[in-house]
Amino acid sequence: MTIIAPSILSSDFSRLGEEVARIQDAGADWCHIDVMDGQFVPNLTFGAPVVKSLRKRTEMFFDCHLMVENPENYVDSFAAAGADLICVHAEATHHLHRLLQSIHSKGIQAGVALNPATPLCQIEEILPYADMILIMSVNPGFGGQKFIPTSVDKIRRLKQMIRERDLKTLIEVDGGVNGETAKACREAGADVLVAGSFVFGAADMQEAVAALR
Ligand SMILES: O=C(CO)[C@H](O)[C@H](O)COP(=O)(O)O
Ligand SMILES: [Fe+2]
Repeated sequence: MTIIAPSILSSDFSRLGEEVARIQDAGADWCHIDVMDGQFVPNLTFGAPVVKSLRKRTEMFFDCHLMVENPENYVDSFAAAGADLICVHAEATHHLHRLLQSIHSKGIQAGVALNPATPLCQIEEILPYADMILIMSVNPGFGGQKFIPTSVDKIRRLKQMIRERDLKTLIEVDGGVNGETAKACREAGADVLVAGSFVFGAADMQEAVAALR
């Protein structure tokens, strides 16, 4: 069963708590939280205090996508705030193995994200240590961008790598996911679909979540 993870990047920030409740009521599985630092990506969003506040309102699985430089500096605060999974960019750290160990030491899951231009060979050695690999299907930083079509083949090749190694690593896809691109991603082997504008821009959120699934 595909895991549906709406991104609150496209939600109404003035009533974030209600927006998280709304995705849960619509049948979503995870809540995807896009953390941007204005350095790794040219945009700013929210930090650990926002996650801490949201955690008081829901038990939903918090999938925290850290688009930040020096992600090692944020593991403690996001874990303490209530993250269930911290996903870091392979491009943002020199010591990925140590970083995943540090995330796991908090008793939570660890993911590794790859920008569209980063090849899969970059995560070959880390694959056995990651709970999830996030394939970015847009350049990170903004919601509402167009899905990069070559991402589908990247998902397919990653699925093959995971199968060959007999691993259980989840594949997440993020960026430009809608009813159509979701189908191609699912068929290529994606386990988790992130969608921001498609879910929050829908007239009927429940229908949008069902369409992705
Ligand atoms: O990580 C992200 C952007 O960097 C977002 O999760 C992603 O873009 C979701 O938005 P949309 O579905 O509108 O593309
Ligand atoms: Fe994201």
